[in-house]
Amino acid sequence: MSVEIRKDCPLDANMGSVNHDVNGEATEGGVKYYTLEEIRVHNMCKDTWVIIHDKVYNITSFLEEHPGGEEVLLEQAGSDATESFEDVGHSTDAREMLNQFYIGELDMCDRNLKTQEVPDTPSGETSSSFWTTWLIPAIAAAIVGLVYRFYSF
Ligand code: HEM
Repeated sequence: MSVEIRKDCPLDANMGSVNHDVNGEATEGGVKYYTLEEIRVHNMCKDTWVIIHDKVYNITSFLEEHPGGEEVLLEQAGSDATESFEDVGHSTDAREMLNQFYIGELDMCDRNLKTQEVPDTPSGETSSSFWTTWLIPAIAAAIVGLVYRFYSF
């Protein structure tokens, strides 16, 4: 079996023995790794996958049983549901339930992509916040000062 290294992902090279099985899915020590692209297509009621804490779950059979309703799950289908899952404050039982639906792990490179997609300071914001925070108030203060001096003489 040949070992394929994703050229866009230097991490694959660091992961050791990442193999690709007959379906082209990456496996390491029996664990399957799915890319965001592969997960995204499982976004319908007959085929629903979600990511929670970098783990991938096939929750198709759970949709109708979910106490919170299937709509909320379908909204997250094919994407990362970690935030909404945590926002609800699910019980330990609910967390243990997840194990039944576990099918694999999110690809290491896509974990990085997710963090890169949410930068602390989006580009462009630094310069615009400089204007609104400092320069505009400074100019306004200078004008008020000049007007005050003009009228006080
Ligand atoms: C995919 C794995 C999920 C499992 C196994 C799961 C399981 C459960 C369970 C067992 C409950 C009953 C309360 C509890 O024990 O905490 C529950 C409630 C609830 N879940 Fe989930 N849940 C999942 C995902 C989600 C997601 C992604 C959302 C939000 C988008 C969500 C929204 C809710 C809501 C709103 C309730 C409260 C229902 C109520 O109190 O009326 N759940 N869930």
